[in-house]
Amino acid sequence: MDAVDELQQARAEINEVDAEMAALFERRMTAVRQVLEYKRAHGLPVLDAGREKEVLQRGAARVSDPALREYYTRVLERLMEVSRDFQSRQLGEFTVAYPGVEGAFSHIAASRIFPGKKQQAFVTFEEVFRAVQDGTAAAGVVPFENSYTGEVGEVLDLLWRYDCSIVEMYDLDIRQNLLALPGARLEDIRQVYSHHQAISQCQTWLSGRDLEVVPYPNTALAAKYISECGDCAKAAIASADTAALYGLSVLARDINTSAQNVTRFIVLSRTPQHRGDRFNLVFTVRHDAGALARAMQIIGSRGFNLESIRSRSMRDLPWQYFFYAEVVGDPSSARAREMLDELAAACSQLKLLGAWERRDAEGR
Ligand SMILES: C=C(O[C@@H]1C=C(C(=O)O)C=C[C@H]1O)C(=O)O
Repeated sequence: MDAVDELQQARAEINEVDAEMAALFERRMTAVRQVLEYKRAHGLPVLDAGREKEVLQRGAARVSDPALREYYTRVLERLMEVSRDFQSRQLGEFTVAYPGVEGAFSHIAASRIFPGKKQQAFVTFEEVFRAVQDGTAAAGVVPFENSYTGEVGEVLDLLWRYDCSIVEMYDLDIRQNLLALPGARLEDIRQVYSHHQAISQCQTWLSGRDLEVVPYPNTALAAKYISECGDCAKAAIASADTAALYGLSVLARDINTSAQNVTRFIVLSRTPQHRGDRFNLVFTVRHDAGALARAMQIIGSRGFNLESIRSRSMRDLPWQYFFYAEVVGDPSSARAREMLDELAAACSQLKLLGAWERRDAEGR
């Protein structure tokens, strides 16, 4: 048998296997549909991490060739992701993941970007990324930078490590207010609870008033505490949305010193958006003289305006850095694709993080 015959025979075998797998896939999805009906009837979530672990372990043990085991595990992982996607869509479920607690600024941003959608809180930024990557959530909303306190470095690091795409950026005006129990009067307040950043943003308003300031893990928890403590001499500094959530009244509005306090949030999705008028990249360059300048030159010489560039250290590689760049333009244009190809050749690693249309908080 010559080489061409061998190729044809192998491909014929693949076709046969694929045909069998298509039939098996349909059979599997019929069973998935039954599982979904049970979950719908009992109000259970789509993801069952314990069950998935079991499926992976059993699956890996069935593969006799140890070199192939890891690849089969990946097939199963992808298969279950598809199955979860299918179930979520059938349920019409669109869950938005955000970090922190109900009433925190991330929750406020998530509710404004996705009004009426189911919101789910996660403790850490990383859990939000994981939820988006594994399909537990259709979207994630995390803070990216604050006009007052700067970038949220951990989120940049996670963008480098996780397979999540940026599909939108949203600017939220951060306004701090003094919240207290309904009926409480400003002159009765003795203690003020809030996150240290919110406290420092309101320093001018606080100074000269005879108030004891009590730091709290975050503004929403401070508001929650005030709503539960029953003490009219206590107040919290938080947003007006948080007041509504915890049934508090606003005793003093907009007490932050700087009127310009904006937090930019990013919306994460597993499905990249290919078009937009902005896009962002992360990349690493070789340790050569002028390597970073060359990368920037490639972006600039193709007519793309670099709106921002930052460097971050790679956590697991001391003294190695990656760069984050925000570029004006449509990444799907021919000009952008040429620029990206050239850039990829000049960088050690390059990743397009996402594309989005610029709009401000009033844009929705
Ligand atoms: C089908 C189910 O839903 C999800 C998908 C799984 C699968 O496709 O095997 C396993 C666990 C769940 O996360 C299930 O719960 O069994």
